[in-house]
Amino acid sequence: MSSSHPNTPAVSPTVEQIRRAPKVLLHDHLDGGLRPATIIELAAAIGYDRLPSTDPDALGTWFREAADSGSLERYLETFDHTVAVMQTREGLFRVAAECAEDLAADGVVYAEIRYAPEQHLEAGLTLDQVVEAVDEGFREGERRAAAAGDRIRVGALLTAMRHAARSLEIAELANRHRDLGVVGFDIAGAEAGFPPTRHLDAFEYLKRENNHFTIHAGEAFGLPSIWQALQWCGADRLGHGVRIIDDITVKDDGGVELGRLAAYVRDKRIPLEMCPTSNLQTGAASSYAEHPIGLLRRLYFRVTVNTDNRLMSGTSTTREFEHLVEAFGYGLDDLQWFTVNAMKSAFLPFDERLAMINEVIKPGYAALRSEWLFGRS
Ligand SMILES: O=c1[nH]cnc2c1ncn2[C@H]1C[C@H](O)[C@@H](CO)O1
Ligand SMILES: [Zn+2]
Repeated sequence: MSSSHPNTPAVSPTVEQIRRAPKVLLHDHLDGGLRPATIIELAAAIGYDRLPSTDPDALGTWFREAADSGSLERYLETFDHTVAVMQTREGLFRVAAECAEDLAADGVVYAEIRYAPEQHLEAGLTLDQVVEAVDEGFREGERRAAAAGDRIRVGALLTAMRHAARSLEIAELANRHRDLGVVGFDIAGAEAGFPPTRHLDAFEYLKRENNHFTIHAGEAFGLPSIWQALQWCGADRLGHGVRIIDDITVKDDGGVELGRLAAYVRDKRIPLEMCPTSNLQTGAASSYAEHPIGLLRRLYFRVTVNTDNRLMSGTSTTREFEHLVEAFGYGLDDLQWFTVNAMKSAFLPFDERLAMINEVIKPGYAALRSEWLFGRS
């Protein structure tokens, strides 16, 4: 067991402890986290008749299995159904509100949720109306969570699709709505063949505006994608970044050698938004135990733990930590380390991040540790 805190037992946290531990989520797609029952109800309301099932359990299973293809391109096809029911103000509001509620119930205290506004225009909404509907949904979800005794703050990241050509427009949209619930920008979609430099004008615009962005890189394509995202585009964080492992050599004697890019990522404390289950599904990693997160954590990269798409991966933040606890024997200290890493890497102002760490995260973990000593009151 890897516990290092002097007061913490070297035992694995239980599922319930993991759920109650404060958690921070930086990489989660709004259109990848719908409740199956909601998809079915929204589809009926708008007359969408292409769902593979109208039974919630069967539909949930369908998403997980269809996303299990081993290819990012096929994984992404499953989003046709979720995006289809997120075309109206009501649909977007409901999905966003339930997202915040579900995360809060799972013990997430701060989340940055991303979605691509350009994919939600089919029923006539404008880009600004899409952002407003989602924002109102998040605020409603925060209120419902508070009423249920859970505290959460949710910010939005606006994603531009990398195969499309609207990234500058979406970057401008993100900038227009900053301080109004939008905390940054991202690009997503098929990675191979669509390098981040295609969207250089969007990134340069955001830098001139002193705004923040992350880039999906090093998931379905390797080091050149990560290198471009950092050194050409200037990404603040990397979505996945799991292929950075290709620039790290573990020698026979156990010693480790970092290439120039891996050393840069570690030296500059570039946050890696890792999503273990999603990586298994798209073929970016072969098992939890072999997932690069184990080595990267040992080497003190700025690693964070995320869900990517809770529906397609049948997961939650708690579940992702459970897998890591099982694979690497992590204790509460490790969970706190990942969580503080994530909070440090959030696109919130520095003083607010610090307050979350000192007033929510550290006391939350301290309370769990004291329960171990004194029992639950
Ligand atoms: O893991 C991913 N890699 C690249 N693109 C992704 C991933 N998960 C979701 N997306 C895409 C599909 C969604 O429709 C879009 C916006 O959330 O982002
Ligand atoms: Zn993603």
